Amino acid sequence: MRTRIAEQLQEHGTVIKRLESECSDSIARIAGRLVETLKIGNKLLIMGNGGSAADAQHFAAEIVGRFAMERPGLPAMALSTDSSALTAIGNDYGFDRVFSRQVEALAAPGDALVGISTSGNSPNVLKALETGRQAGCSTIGLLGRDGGTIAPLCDLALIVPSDITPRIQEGHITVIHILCDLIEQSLFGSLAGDR
Ligand SMILES: O=C(CO)[C@@H](O)[C@H](O)[C@H](O)[C@H](O)COP(=O)(O)O
Ligand SMILES: [Zn+2]
Repeated sequence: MRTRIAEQLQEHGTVIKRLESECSDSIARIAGRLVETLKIGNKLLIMGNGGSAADAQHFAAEIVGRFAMERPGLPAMALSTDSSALTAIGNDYGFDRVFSRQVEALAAPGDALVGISTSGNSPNVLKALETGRQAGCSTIGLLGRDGGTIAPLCDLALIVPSDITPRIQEGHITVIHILCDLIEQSLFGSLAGDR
């Protein structure tokens, strides 16, 4: 048992170290796009399945509420939280459309869609990014493995350097917290005025 604990903690540490050495530029580019989106009054629509649905609502809550500083609320929504919309759309049109239908209904040009998928292959996230792109939204992926079929649909993608789903999810939540910090600090704090 001790060995399994140690192995998983070591894998986690390796992923976090590789995020710093290999992905800091991608994180900065994504933060810059999200800051620009919010600065001009557009919103963030965030989605994923399973653990990534939880990440989507965690991210939206930090943006609407607050992350670490007192500041005005900002517009963000997770597309995985409305059980009536999810069951109605899933039942009537198919699970592949649960996010894309909400994008059709809610997205405006200039909004940013954030798709979270460890495999990069969830069809409902893929369809939503396709729909958003056609509607003039930015498409951003928090992905894993080789980025899957979703990566080519993303204007900007962060691919966590791992093939292990839980380690990729741990990378995603770490990056989400960093993005929340950069958004707050860029709009209201020590990075305001930086380009
Ligand atoms: O949290 C976990 C596994 O750690 C699961 O709930 C996982 O999120 C689900 O299997 C998802 O359906 C996987 O989707 P994706 O990350 O490949 O897009
Ligand atoms: Zn999980």
